Amino acid sequence: MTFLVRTSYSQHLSSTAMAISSSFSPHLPLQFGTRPIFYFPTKPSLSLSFKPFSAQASNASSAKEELRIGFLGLGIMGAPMAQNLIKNGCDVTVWNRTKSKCDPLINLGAKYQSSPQEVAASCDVTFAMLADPNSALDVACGENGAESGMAPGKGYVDVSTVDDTTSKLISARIKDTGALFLEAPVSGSKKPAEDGQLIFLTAGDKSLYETVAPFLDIMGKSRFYLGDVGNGAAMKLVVNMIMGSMMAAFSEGLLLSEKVGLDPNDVVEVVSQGAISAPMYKMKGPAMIKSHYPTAFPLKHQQKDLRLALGLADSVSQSTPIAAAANELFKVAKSHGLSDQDFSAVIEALKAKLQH
Ligand SMILES: NC(=O)C1=CN([C@@H]2O[C@H](COP(=O)(O)OP(=O)(O)OC[C@H]3O[C@@H](n4cnc5c(N)ncnc54)[C@H](OP(=O)(O)O)[C@@H]3O)[C@@H](O)[C@H]2O)C=CC1
Ligand SMILES: O=CCCC(=O)O
Repeated sequence: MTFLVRTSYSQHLSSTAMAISSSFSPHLPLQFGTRPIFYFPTKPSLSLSFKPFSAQASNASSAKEELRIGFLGLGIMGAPMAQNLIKNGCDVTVWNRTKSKCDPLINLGAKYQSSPQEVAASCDVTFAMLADPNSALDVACGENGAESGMAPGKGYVDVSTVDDTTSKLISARIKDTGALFLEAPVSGSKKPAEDGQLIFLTAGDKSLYETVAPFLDIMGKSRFYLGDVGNGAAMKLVVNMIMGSMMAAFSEGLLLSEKVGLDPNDVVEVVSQGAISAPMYKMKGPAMIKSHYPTAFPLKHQQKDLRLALGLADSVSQSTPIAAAANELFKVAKSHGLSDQDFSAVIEALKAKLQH
């Protein structure tokens, strides 16, 4: 396996972007408490365009040429992530439980193997993007799981959102084979996945992190290295715990505004211009007002993340009453068949017809 010693970049990055990125990376630890974290912005925003910078891109190019990449799990997130790797010239082998989801990627040039084990055996680094802790564990360590195709010199990168206990278990099993492990859950949803604008929250083997950096940079706009396995999972759960509570509070605000005779579209506008502005409100609000919930982040996954975050809080006796209340609301929405709708459908749980 090739171990890269410096941050490298996808080919389409520009000289100016390189200058910006280089001024941050890769040696700038930010101190939070006693633990340094390493933050690497890797891409300019989509609206900027610059000339290519071939010298720095060459590391990415050689990694792309030398490493065979496996991708397990081709759902809403996994499919566009794998697609970006293929479109950037990577050698990608895919597997998905429902085989038909592999077909569009095979048409783009991906290879196919019929089990996680065979993908892992035929690739240098295998990424996994699975629904939840059970599926992540099963695909990694179950029958014909990736673990049995792992060996020294290989790496396993789990980008699913799971709890730290599951991640540590998968890590231990993968590392028992002599392979390396990195957890790398992502912030950002369907559109950022399509646009290669995800934020990677990584932890685990630093050398594997460095090896896969060029691939993370194809799929994402920045990456954080957070230290030991478990820290990436915890960071992701904290972020999604906040997000779930924000969405629940926003839903209450929209419905209350309507009840007292305000136009909820005005609420979206006012919120968007003030200190509590977040892109999510403007992105989801107008559709929520029309009771439309096109799925980007399935509601069942948001409820899973709240449940896991509450477990994390429980493990350190941290009180999280707001998240607990939000979780209840997501559970109500799930029990009314909204699991596969976007998580913004949680607003339905507050409507009178559901509450009766
Ligand atoms: N959507 C989003 O906005 C974001 C999601 N995430 C996280 O990423 C992960 C994937 O999310 P997303 O792509 O949206 O989810 P999807 O539900 O679209 O995809 C889930 C994937 O997991 C597979 N899977 C589920 N159960 C099993 C199982 N028992 N064995 C094998 N494979 C299984 C599915 O296979 P099959 O096709 O056969 O069902 C599918 O490939 C989740 O952990 C989620 O929390 C993180 C950031 C954003
Ligand atoms: O886990 C899903 C996160 C969705 C987002 O960050 O927009």
